[in-house]
Amino acid sequence: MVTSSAPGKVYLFGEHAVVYGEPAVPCAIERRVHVTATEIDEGLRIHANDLQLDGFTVEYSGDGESHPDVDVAESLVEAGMGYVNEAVAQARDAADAPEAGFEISVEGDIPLGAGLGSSAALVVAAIDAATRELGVELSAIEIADRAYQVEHAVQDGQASRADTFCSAMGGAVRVEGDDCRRLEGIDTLPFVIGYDGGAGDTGALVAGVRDLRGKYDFAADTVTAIGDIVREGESVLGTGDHERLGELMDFNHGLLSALGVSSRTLDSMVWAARDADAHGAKLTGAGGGGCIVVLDETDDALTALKYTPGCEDVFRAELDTDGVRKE
Ligand SMILES: Nc1ncnc2c1ncn2[C@@H]1O[C@H](COP(=O)(O)OP(=O)(O)O)[C@@H](O)[C@H]1O
Ligand SMILES: C[C@@](O)(CCOP(=O)(O)O)CC(=O)O
Ligand SMILES: [Mg+2]
Repeated sequence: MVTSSAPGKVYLFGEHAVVYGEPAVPCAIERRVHVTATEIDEGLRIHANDLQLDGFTVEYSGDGESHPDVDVAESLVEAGMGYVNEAVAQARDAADAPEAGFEISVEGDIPLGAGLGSSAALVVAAIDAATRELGVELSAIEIADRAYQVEHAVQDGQASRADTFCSAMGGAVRVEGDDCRRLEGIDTLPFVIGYDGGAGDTGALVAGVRDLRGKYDFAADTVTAIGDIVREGESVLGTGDHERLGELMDFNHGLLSALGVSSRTLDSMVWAARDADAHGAKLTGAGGGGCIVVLDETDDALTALKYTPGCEDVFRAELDTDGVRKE
């Protein structure tokens, strides 16, 4: 039995535009998904108590047999389990053990579908745990690459390498197309996260931006403008000028709103943080609902968000310089 964990992330800059080859800077945070893999005779059994489908907690057997613990449509469960299924397929492939059976348990403190990269953390940790269980040790880079293939498959052929590379490597990273690198020397950033309790459908939101970009020049220009902000932000990142970084985050949020991926509660949390004199605030991840990320070293935005209608939870998130690891 092997347990591995991998961190979630926030986007300092660049989500969505990164899918079209613009650069992005995601940062790993100290919230993790833990995956335990145990080799069994055959098939796949998954325990994922954090995954609620219509109020049910899922216990799923991937061998096509029924799963008596849950009374929801098989297709819903299959959709929810897609990431684990594909991650296990990658592990079998890496270990050249196509028939290997697994019992997989998933636990985490990253809200699901909220823009903090729970899917990437799950996939990265699952590939690491399952390959180690089969006696194979992959490099973090190889795990990132295989995890990207999983996100690409599950998100209907639309994904960047950003989330999975960041989760595998930890720290602040820069991703532009296939060029993925860690940004050295960035050990701390004063992140505050506001969570509206909701979620967005990553695949659907990415598809929405793709359609808008195909239809309107303004949307294509907006994607390019996000890239410009990321390039500007990178040059500021090393200087520690949080005021300027925050200003660029504000611009980035405005451009994401123009692409239609913000929401009323995300906007009101962003404004509450700005009114509390945070350096800057933006949604993180696919959007639609979920989390915003705020840059603020004081407790002012944290306190303001506690009293903001629509904000269900607010917490500080330390930058996690550790990526995937065996527990
Ligand atoms: N702890 C977990 N247990 C089971 N499934 C999980 C877990 N964490 C993430 N997932 C899977 O990842 C999906 C959320 O991924 P996604 O929509 O990309 O949002 P995000 O990556 O921002 O959290 C969930 O619907 C579920 O399928
Ligand atoms: C919107 C996108 O840029 C990030 C999605 O992040 P999350 O799954 O919402 O945490 C998609 C991608 O990069 O694959
Ligand atoms: Mg995701």
